[in-house]
Amino acid sequence: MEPFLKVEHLKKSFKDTQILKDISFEVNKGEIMAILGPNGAGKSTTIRNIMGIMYPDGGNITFKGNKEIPRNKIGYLPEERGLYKNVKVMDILLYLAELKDYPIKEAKERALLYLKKFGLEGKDKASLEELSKGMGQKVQFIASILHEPEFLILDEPFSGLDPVSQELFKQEIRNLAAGGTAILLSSHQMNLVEEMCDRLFLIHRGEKVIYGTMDDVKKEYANFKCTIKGRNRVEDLEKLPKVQRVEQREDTLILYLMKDVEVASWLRNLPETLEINELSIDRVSLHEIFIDIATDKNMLKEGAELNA
Ligand SMILES: Nc1ncnc2c1ncn2[C@@H]1O[C@H](COP(=O)(O)OP(=O)(O)OP(=O)(O)O)[C@@H](O)[C@H]1O
Repeated sequence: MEPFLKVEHLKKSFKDTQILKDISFEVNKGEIMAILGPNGAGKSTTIRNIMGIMYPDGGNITFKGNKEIPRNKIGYLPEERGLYKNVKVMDILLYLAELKDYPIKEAKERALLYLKKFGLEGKDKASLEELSKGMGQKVQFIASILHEPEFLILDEPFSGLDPVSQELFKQEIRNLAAGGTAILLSSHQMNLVEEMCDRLFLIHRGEKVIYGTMDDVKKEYANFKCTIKGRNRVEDLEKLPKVQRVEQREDTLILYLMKDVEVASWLRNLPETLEINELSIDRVSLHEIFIDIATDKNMLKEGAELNA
């Protein structure tokens, strides 16, 4: 399948500092691709280069094989929020749709539909300054998808949203991908990324650290961990087979297990002398993987680099 967006060997420096070092990834039709990384990693710089807001020092960015940005086919929710304050909601939505050459009648119908969907029915005549922050964000999200873009860039779409609104956004983003939209999403909410993204690109200090499907990432990094509550000695648990390391938090011990562990038989073979008040088996979460990488601990990774 030809990707909608192809980023190849992207490089960008500000003054003497190289911010992006050889960034390459693709976003395919119908997929939700996450771009992740700690604050200052270079996510927004990557997005701004894609959107032509700034120009790269090196590398190629192509849209279905073309260098020109197909502006009418792209939707963009920037990290900086804020539309004109003293304009009515419907007026700004129609104005932005018109800029994308989208037919006004359809734009109006879709705007009313989305306003209703996001709990903003009747707000079409309100001016933007009368809306709360979250409401304003919903309007800006609607503005980014009103013209039925083939490719959608969402920079931190969930920040500042309450949990109900997060669910609404999540559902809508999924619907758009199911309808064929290629989506590039940047977020710090790892649980949401884990739930909804097909692939991810993790960038740290301007360099690729992980690029692959969520399943690949889990296979590579998200080993099982066993949490045991009870008074036990770390030294005893460290000696158990397939235990990589043990972390102690008061009377709870977390055993990080090796990738090739067979969980059922491993559990059966736990010594009878263990004090177990509570026990759980989980996979390491994307949140933990992110912290491990961002803090340069690199304790979770056992195998080789992932290749997408
Ligand atoms: N216009 C600019 N001039 C100089 N430095 C810049 C400029 N824009 C970004 N930077 C620097 O580039 C680096 C990457 O910034 P960027 O905004 O891309 O990070 P980010 O991954 O989006 O971070 P966050 O999660 O905090 O939004 C930072 O060190 C930032 O200070």
